[in-house]
Amino acid sequence: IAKMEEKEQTPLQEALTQLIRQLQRKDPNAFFAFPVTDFIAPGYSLIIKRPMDFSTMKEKVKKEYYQSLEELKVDFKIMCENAMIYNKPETIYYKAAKKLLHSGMKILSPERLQSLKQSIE
Ligand SMILES: CC(=O)c1cc(-c2ccccc2)c2ncccn12
Repeated sequence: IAKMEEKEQTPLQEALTQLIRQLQRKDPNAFFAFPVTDFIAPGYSLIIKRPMDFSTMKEKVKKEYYQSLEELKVDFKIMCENAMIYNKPETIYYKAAKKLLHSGMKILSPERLQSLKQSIE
């Protein structure tokens, strides 16, 4: 049976994959692991114009959609902000998003991205 060929990751893809791993560790309940469905969140697709989740980010890395580390940071912020738009402040999802955003901004700080960028060049 033909073995699925693993494609080599570029240095940028490797850095992006590492960052997503670090970010996902801050989502222990996996609330952000997969797209939010209208089934678990009624009306979600009507309210949220730019849905985002970690599985979609990983897909974008694989398809080389990200041309820079900053583009990942944009998607990460959208993902957290979506949860703080759709969910009420008293919900566990809103609180998880706020906490995730805060810890994610440290992982994706300008200084950290700058030094990562230098290691990729
Ligand atoms: C991220 C988010 O808004 C979210 C994740 C979930 C979620 C719940 C259980 C398992 C996985 C994701 C959710 N459920 C109801 C309303 C909103 N959400």
